[in-house]
Formats: sequence, structure tokens, C-alpha cells
Amino acid sequence: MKKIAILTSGGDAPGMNAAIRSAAKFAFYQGIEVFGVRRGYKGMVDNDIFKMTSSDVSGIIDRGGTVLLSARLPEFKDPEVRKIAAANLKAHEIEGLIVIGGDGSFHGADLLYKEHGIKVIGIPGTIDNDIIGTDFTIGYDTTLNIIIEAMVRLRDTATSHERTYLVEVMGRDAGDLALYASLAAGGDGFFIPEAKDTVQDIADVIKERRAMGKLHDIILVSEGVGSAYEIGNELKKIVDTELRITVLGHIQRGGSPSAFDRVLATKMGAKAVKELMAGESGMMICSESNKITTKFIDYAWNGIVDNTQKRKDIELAHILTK
Ligand SMILES: Nc1ncnc2c1ncn2[C@@H]1O[C@H](COP(=O)(O)OP(=O)(O)O)[C@@H](O)[C@H]1O
Ligand SMILES: O=P(O)(O)OC[C@H]1O[C@](O)(COP(=O)(O)O)[C@@H](O)[C@@H]1O
Ligand SMILES: [Mg+2]
Repeated sequence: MKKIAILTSGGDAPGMNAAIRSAAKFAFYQGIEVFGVRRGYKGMVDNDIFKMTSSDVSGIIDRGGTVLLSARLPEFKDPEVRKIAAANLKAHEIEGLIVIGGDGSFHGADLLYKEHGIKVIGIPGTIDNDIIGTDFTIGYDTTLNIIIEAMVRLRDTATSHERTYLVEVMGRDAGDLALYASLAAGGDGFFIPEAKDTVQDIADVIKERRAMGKLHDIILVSEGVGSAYEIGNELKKIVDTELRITVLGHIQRGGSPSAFDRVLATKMGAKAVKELMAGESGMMICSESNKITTKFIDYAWNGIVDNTQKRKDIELAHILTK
């Protein structure tokens, strides 16, 4: 393997730069040429591919976002578009591709491998932590910490004014951010896709808390269950509490990555290069029980979902909200 390329795709995630840096530096060390593809699959199609040097990855380990830029290109679902992208990569004589992104990006990578024989390795980079097969995705821990910090700030004003705050957090269809922020910062209730709490259930929790003399609440709403504004309107009809809504939005995706994400990204970046050097393809890098492992990339969406621990954590979080 003499030439490889790296791209970042889908929603950016803190720690993507640490993964790019590690993969590039490890490849340079092995005498491999490294190319950067700008804006994910869009840059592959537009032939926005450049040779990287060590200065491209210097001073980026602590930077959020992605220096390679990211994009969403729905047209990549079209085989003809993928054909153009594959031809551009081959014109540069690039033999291996590292795709840092989420489940959507992995679908694209899988198809590049199956249709065009491009050797691809996926690195899970998304704040959502929604990739089956890996305990953690790059960016999730940093975002969790951002949410926790926001909750701490909101609690000050919530207690001062004796209010209920509904805090809407990201996660597309996965409730991990809301659930574990609730566990980590003492949330008083949560709406997540994996648990079927109704507005009435949360209203009951608020009433129980008032009966116990607790005069404020911080309730997490995972975007996957709907808008905090709509839920707030329903809640107001059945419980007498002063309500405020906070949508954290893209603030959750920015900022310097946590130590955890930097270390995870650094280990995964180097492992991806090792896999390409070993001739592997169509694989994703995983973190399982503190070990860096690999799985077939389609495990990300076809794999066995083991929610045993999450169910226990939901049960515990319910107990602790009271
Ligand atoms: N089924 C698919 N086939 C081919 N490419 C896909 C597919 N799904 C997603 N992609 C590509 O991956 C990009 C990122 O996917 P998206 O789901 O938005 O983010 P993420 O990779 O973070 O989950 C899409 O914009 C598209 O270019
Ligand atoms: O950046 P956009 O286009 O507003 O998308 C928001 C979505 O991206 C995310 O932040 C990250 O999702 P992906 O990693 O799948 O791209 C989701 O939590 C959220 O639903
Ligand atoms: Mg995704």
C-alpha cells in the first residue's frame, strides 16, 4: 500500500481531527503517501483531492470540527455518482480510503468497496453514538460533556426561579446523549426513543417531585422523539409548572475534544492504517470493552443490537429522577 486517502463525512464531531492526525502521521511513518479529500464524498466526486504533508496535521489534535471539511451528498446513493468518485480516486492511484463518519458514510464506503474494489476502512465519528458494534464513537464523549455543562448552568436558573426546563439535545434516532447526560448530571426525566415515557409519565414525576419539596426540574428531550416545544405544549396542559425550553443545537458539536475522544480517535486512526497495510477492506474500527477491534463495516447497521446494559441504565435513570 503506497497511497491512501482520508475523508470526513456527515455531521462533524470533535475528535475527527485527532483521527486524521493519527492516521496521517502513522502512515507517514510507514512511508505511505497520504491524500486528503475535502468535503467528504462531495470532494471525491469533484476531485478535490490533495497530497497531505505533516504541516496539514500539525496543531490540530485539540481542534473541534474537521480540517478536511465535511458535507452531506445525498446524490452519493446514485451508482453513477459513485462511479465518478471511484474513478477520481483511481486516477490518483490511491489504493486505500479511510472514511471517518457515521452510519450513513459507512454505507457509502461499503458500496465503494463492493462496486469498485476500493479498499475502505471506516472510523466511527459521530456525536450520536449510534453505530452498532462499537461501544463509543468519536465525538460522543465531548458532546456529552457539553450537555452536562449546559445542564449545570440551567439548574442554577431553574432552581432560582422554581421552573421546569425542557432541554432538547441531538442524537437523531439514538437516545444515548439524553440518557447518559441525565445520569451524569442528575436529570429529572427524559424523553428518548429507547424508552416509552409519555408526557403524562413526566407530568407525574414533576408532581411527585413537588410533593417531595423539589421545586425545579431539568428534563432531557432527545430530538428523535420530537420537538421540545411540542412536548412542552402538551406538558403545560396537564401539570402546573412554569416551563422554559432550551434547544442546545449545534453548540453540542463544537469545541475542543475531550481527552477520551482524543485518545479514542488517535488509537482508531492508527489502527485504520494498520488494517489497510494488512490488506483488509470493508471493515470498521470499533472500541469494545476498552479494546480496539474490527468488524465488517455493514455491522454498523446489520449487526446485533445489544441493549441489555442500556435497558438497565434506563431503569436506574428512572429511579434516580425521583
Ligand atoms: N445509503 C447510502 N448510500 C450511499 N451513500 C450514502 C448512503 N447513506 C449516506 N450516504 C453518504 O454519506 C453521507 C453522510 O451520511 P449521513 O447519514 O448524513 O451522516 P453520518 O455518516 O454521520 O451518519 C451522505 O450525505 C451520503 O453522501
Ligand atoms: O448538521 P445538521 O445537518 O443540522 O444535522 C443534524 C444532525 O446531525 C447530528 O448532529 C449528527 O448526525 P450524523 O453524525 O449522523 O451526521 C445529529 O445529532 C443531528 O440530528
Ligand atoms: Mg448518522
